[in-house]
Amino acid sequence: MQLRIYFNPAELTFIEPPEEDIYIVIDVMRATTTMTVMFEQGARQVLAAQTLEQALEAGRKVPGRILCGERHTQTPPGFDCGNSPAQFATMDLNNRELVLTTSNGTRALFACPEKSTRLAGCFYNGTAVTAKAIELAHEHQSNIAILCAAEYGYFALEDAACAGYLAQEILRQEPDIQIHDSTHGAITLYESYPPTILHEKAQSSLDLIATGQQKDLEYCLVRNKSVCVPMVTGIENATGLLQLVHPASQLIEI
Ligand SMILES: O=C(O)[C@H](CS(=O)(=O)O)OP(=O)(O)O
Repeated sequence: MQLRIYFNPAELTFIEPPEEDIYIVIDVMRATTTMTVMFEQGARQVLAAQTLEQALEAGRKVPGRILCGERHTQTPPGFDCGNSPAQFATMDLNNRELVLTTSNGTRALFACPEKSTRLAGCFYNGTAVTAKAIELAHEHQSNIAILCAAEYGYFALEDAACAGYLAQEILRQEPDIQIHDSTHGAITLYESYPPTILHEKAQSSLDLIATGQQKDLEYCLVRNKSVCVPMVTGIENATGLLQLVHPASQLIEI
């Protein structure tokens, strides 16, 4: 079994990313942390959209769907909620369907090969998402890839550091996994920029603080508080949106 890390979705355009790999997609601030919290609060399904228009259309199609997302950290007009894990943590989402579109995270899910297995990873579900990726990689006899969503095409420190943290977790659980140069780099970044330092240094963190959304950092920069592992299970035919669920079978002890 091998582990590779991509620091930017653009890297996938220079290679032929294997469809059979298990992809852990990371957008620490905030999309993949937000998805994890949505399932913690009982969501039945999260539908990931690339554009505002797709999200609005998917929201209109089925009454009762909660339309969520952001552009430049703010809730778009006509949407019910933004992209704040702290906000979703206060909501009862039992059996609800949510449509989510964000600037980087939901798009990164679409950057993976079309039929690949995709998990949403973050600090918040670190142990759970890596355990699930290893389980699936054994089941499918495949490799694991970690994809950082990055920030509008640019390197994002918190995603790269989180990739290093997840890589450490994978190595702890699967010591014989073969690692690539990218893994050494990510682990070194995590050791230099743990969550306490990311809080002060990562630009996304500073942006959330500057816009009064610092409460989200209590979710984005905390390790292993959740056993929820959002997983892409397919595409909704009517809308083309990616369907994510958190199957009960994924519930594990951490
Ligand atoms: O909502 C977020 O935190 C970001 C928006 S921005 O990049 O900070 O403008 O979106 P995400 O897709 O979750 O990175």
